[in-house]
Amino acid sequence: MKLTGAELRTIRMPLVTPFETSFGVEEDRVAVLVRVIGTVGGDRRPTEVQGWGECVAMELPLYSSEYAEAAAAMLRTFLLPRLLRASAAGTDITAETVDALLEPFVGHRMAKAALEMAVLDAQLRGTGQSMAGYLGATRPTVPAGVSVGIQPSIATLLDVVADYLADGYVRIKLKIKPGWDVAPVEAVRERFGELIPLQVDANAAYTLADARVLRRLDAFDLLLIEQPLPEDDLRQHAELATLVRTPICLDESIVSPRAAADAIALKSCSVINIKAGRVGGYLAAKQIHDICRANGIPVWCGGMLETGLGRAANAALAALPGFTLTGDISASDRFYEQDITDPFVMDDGQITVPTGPGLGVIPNQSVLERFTVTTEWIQA
Ligand SMILES: CSCC[C@@H](NC(=O)CCC(=O)O)C(=O)O
Ligand SMILES: [Mg+2]
Repeated sequence: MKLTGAELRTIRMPLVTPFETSFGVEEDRVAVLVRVIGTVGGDRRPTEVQGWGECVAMELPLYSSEYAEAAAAMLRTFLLPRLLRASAAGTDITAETVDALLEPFVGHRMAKAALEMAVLDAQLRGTGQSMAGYLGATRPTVPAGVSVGIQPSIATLLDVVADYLADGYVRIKLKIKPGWDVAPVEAVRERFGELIPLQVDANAAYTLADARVLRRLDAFDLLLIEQPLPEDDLRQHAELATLVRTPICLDESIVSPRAAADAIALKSCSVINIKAGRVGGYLAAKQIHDICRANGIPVWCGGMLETGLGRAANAALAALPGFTLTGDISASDRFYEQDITDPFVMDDGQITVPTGPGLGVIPNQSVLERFTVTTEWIQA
């Protein structure tokens, strides 16, 4: 694709209810969106294309070191100018070459992922191929799992879980932290029985000294314990894995295909949560899927409270064959009263994978404008 310019937009969307994790409470979602404009088909028959990318970096650097304002600065100052200059010099900009073009800039995987996603969307809209087709999806729908935040009381938690089960969610994930772990899990098991698929996510809130508490969770037949220890500690996760029976799943630690291979080799985890934004894009996410499949490691698609843009891409990713566990792919209304795209809805516990070209969805302009904080045009 010949890149002619890009729109960099920051939006703020209110959450339907506060979302509490071990690292804080989210009241709304700030997201950086990239829309790239270009032409495909060479100089003979140039066709204009555009593509959308969503950056999963949160407003504050609490989940990882990236945050929305920094991602916007990276895109504005380094990443977009790099691609625009390369395109002006005659380089064909494709999703498969974005990573190499941006490689000189260290880190900022979420910012890079958003740009790669926008280029991939534009490229696929140009060829008419869907994201699902491009990635190698094998299913038309994916099961809907829901992430339940830390609640003010056990009673409230049980009501919240009951509502999500009534909505049709097929897997429940509970956020935990020291002091809110065994009791809420035990209460959910007592109220809803042994059969509901249940897992927990600590967002790196524990240390190896908490192994005894984490081992108490073995009594509740959880699918997995997600990221119990700090993201840079593969060695201690491997040690914890010998002390608890429940499978250890890593999220924040898996920042690249190499990190996935290391975690598997070090036996730091036996399940991996794949988030395209965290690992630098959907192409790296597919690589991690392939590495895990080759090593017999089940994967599932994590969520970062994406709008319908990221949700569309995640649904396509989650439809790959190695995604054998239910992901955090919920309906739009789990977080948003109004999504910037047509809402993703659950049908009998399933989310339909978009089949249109590229992401298969586009923002509703008036809704997008309503949530827009800033927008700017970047060109060579
Ligand atoms: C603000 S917490 C975002 C990261 C968190 N994401 C979720 O819990 C799922 C959120 C979603 O359903 O999009 C995780 O660590 O897995
Ligand atoms: Mg997580």
